[in-house]
Amino acid sequence: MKELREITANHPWNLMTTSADEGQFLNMLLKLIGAKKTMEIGVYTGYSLLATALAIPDDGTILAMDINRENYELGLPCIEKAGVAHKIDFREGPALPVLDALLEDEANHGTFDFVFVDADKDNYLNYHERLMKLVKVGGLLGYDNTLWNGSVVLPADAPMRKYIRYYRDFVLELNKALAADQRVEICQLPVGDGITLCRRAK
Ligand SMILES: C[S@@+](CC[C@H](N)C(=O)[O-])C[C@H]1O[C@@H](n2cnc3c(N)ncnc32)[C@H](O)[C@@H]1O
Repeated sequence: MKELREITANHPWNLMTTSADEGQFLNMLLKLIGAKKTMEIGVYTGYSLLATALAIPDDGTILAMDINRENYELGLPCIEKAGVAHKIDFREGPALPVLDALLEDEANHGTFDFVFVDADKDNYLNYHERLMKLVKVGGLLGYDNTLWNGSVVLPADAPMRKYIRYYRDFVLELNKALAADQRVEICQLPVGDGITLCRRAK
């Protein structure tokens, strides 16, 4: 994981990567819940993916999606070196159509133990509705960046970088929707940029 971090540190988009403490947290969480069938939306160079792949058993699986294969391939040698690449089914392209295709087959419903969502914030609620059908009852959904650089607790007119301001309303909307969703139990953790865990309760 250290080596993958070093490769990513030299990449021009390196601010996008999951923090080291989030990686450790994910790894520990997945071991604790005994996750086997997992999914990740938003791979980038694969830091959280490697944390997941190292935590699940040898016959565990990760359906991993990203619109950019090049970045995934940058980190892939580290994943291969760790001996966990066989657990990963990488799909290049937007995640929503892949989820819709999975939903068409009833056999996929309620089968995932864990899903980590770390991609386009303006689609998180679209992901949530689909993932609620794909995760099993008692399974977990993890949404990254729910503190959105701390901006979710700032007044709307506070100074913010353009990128932060643009997605802030989507993150606020997600946080409200998750808090009101009777189908899940939630817990927001101040790890990295904030991870909200949702346990499918029914
Ligand atoms: C914050 S980065 C992911 C960081 C990664 N989890 C890590 O640990 O380093 C977000 C990623 O989401 C991807 N992405 C953006 N829109 C997407 C979409 N519609 N479907 C799938 N991936 C998408 C981007 O290409 C980018 O690699």
